[in-house]
Amino acid sequence: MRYLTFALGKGRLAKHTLELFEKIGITCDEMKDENSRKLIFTNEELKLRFFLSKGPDVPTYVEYGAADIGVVGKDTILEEGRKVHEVMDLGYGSCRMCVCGPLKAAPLLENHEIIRVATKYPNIAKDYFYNTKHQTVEIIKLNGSIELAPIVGLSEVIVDIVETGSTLRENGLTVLEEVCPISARMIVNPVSMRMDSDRIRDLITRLRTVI
Ligand SMILES: Nc1ncnc2c1ncn2[C@@H]1O[C@H](COP(=O)(O)OP(=O)(O)OP(=O)(O)O)[C@@H](O)[C@H]1O
Ligand SMILES: O=P(O)(O)OC[C@H]1O[C@H](OP(=O)(O)OP(=O)(O)O)[C@H](O)[C@@H]1O
Repeated sequence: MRYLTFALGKGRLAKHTLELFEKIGITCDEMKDENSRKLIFTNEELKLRFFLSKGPDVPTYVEYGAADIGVVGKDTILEEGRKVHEVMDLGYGSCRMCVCGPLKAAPLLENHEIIRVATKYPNIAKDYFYNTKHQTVEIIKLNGSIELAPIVGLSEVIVDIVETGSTLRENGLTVLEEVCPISARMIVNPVSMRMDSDRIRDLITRLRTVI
């Protein structure tokens, strides 16, 4: 039997993902050692391999077949646009992708004005403004602390993740429009899905029982 390889997004989702796999008897204790610099971990008994990578790299590994299965946020799947099958909503990592800004920016979204939109998610923002709203905008790519942009005058609005809303509140900003709901998803390489369909379907069935 060949190894099934999992690419798991680092950061916020990783702990939940490992806990979920543990619930169905898939453990990889080595992965929990935060001091280790080892990158890939093997469960010999179940013929599984796991590695953690930056979230945006997960769909890349899965599209190329370097990983059979990936776990990553819906935001990353939409932004990366890779050819992968999204097979399951895992339920955790819930948040919303939103257009946010100061309340005074709300009319700018109604009148088809050319506004500046700062975001870590240029593809999601472009798709939303061009294809859903039919509004021409200038997209400004940032890499973090997106809420700063409208405060310092870099952009009129932002497209970003809202979870509890505290970052917005503490900075005098608000949700102006919702783009889509986000949560952790399981993705599968299309060829692996055919070649190992029994094992992958069994995994999905077992995960469904604990979600
Ligand atoms: N409050 C939140 N902020 C950001 N992501 C969240 C939040 N709540 C849930 N998520 C989900 O968790 C995923 C991973 O978030 P995390 O911040 O760890 O990764 P990241 O944004 O790639 O991090 P970094 O830029 O620090 O490498 C996101 O892609 C998203 O799906
Ligand atoms: O609604 P809240 O619960 O406040 O969460 C939303 C915030 O969390 C994320 O930022 P993150 O902490 O990942 O930092 P970053 O801005 O550097 O990406 C996101 O980009 C928002 O800024």
